[in-house]
Amino acid sequence: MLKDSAILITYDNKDSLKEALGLCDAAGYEVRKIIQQRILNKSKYGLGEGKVEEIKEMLGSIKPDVIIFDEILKPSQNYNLASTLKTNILDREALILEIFERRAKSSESTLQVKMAQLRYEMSRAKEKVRLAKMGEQPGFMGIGKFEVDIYFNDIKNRMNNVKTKLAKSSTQRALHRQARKRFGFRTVSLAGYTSAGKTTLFNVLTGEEREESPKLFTTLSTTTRKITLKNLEVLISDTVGFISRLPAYMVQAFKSTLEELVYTDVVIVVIDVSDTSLELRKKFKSCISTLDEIGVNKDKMIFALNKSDLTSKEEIMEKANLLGLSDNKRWLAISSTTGFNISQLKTLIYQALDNTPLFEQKNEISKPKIRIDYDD
Ligand SMILES: Nc1nc2c(ncn2[C@@H]2O[C@H](COP(=O)(O)OP(=O)(O)OP(=O)(O)O)[C@@H](O)[C@H]2O)c(=O)[nH]1
Ligand SMILES: [Mg+2]
Repeated sequence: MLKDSAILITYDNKDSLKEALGLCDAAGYEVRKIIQQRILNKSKYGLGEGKVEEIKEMLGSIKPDVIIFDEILKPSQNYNLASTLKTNILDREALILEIFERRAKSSESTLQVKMAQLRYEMSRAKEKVRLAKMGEQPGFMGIGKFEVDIYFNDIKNRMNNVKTKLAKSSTQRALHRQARKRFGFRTVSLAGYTSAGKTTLFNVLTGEEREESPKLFTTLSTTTRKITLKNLEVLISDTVGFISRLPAYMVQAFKSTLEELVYTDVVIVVIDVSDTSLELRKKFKSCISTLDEIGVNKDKMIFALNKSDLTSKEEIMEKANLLGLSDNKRWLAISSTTGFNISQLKTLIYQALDNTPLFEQKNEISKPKIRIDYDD
């Protein structure tokens, strides 16, 4: 299949470039030209006007299908860029939504992606109407109050529809969880930044063959399998990866999947220890704040510094220090590809489970711990 081509505009550092290229690849774009800038939030175009002129000149020879802008653009900035460059602009949000759409396989993740898209559409719709009223955006002039209401109501109705379906699957999940607890299963979940190696570790621990790949966001729904640790029957779940600079509503859209993490006995936070210190810290911060936001208790986290086959022992110690894990007994350097320390990790999980009481979840259905709120 012929890939769509793109010009990529991203930040002026290696880590951002690597992540942005990963996102473009995951969305199926061939990047023909990279433009790196220190600042991407200038008011009119995100970029400086000189840079916009420069891009305009390259368009003739590069002929990209889209221009990918690795930051969140306001609708007015998006409109200014698109109309000046006469090319479709995808900002970071729209790009991630495209990836989610390609990857969503289960009916629940499809619904979650749909919800994120509708929220995106709603935020754009408000801005379009605002611009139309100011007479700034010619294409939307003359939009009457009646049409505006129809426009908003249509998006709202579609949102409500998806919301009802998502609520059903959330209740279903809660019922499943209760059933598992009744049978005395203990539960463990994997969490971490996208591409940290969660699915690879899941496969090693369970002997499963799920899709693992260097592409970002390979996993969008949760899979649960049973494993036995000594005398314990344990259910282990793989989850969707986190990423930085994601708008809150997108994290929100995946909350019903991530919600599993709140009710689980132990959360293994998988970290890619081969990342540069800077990247490592940034991703770790983003994971911990997402976990915190969902309401996951710190005491039940175990930290697995994965991909240790790619770095030295000294470097791993240094990085564990950097993340403030050295005083914490619950971390381990592992490699999911070579199998290094996997049996030690199992022992650590067993000990953690042995020390934690079964997760208390009386009245869970009537009083959820986190509120899933899709309204504005
Ligand atoms: N060298 C090395 N590579 C690893 C290790 N674990 C995983 N990988 C590689 O890292 C890449 C990402 O692994 P996945 O398991 O798909 O990552 P994930 O965290 O599930 O990613 P998402 O589902 O996108 O959130 C794959 O190419 C793996 O082969 C490891 O211990 N060592
Ligand atoms: Mg995965």
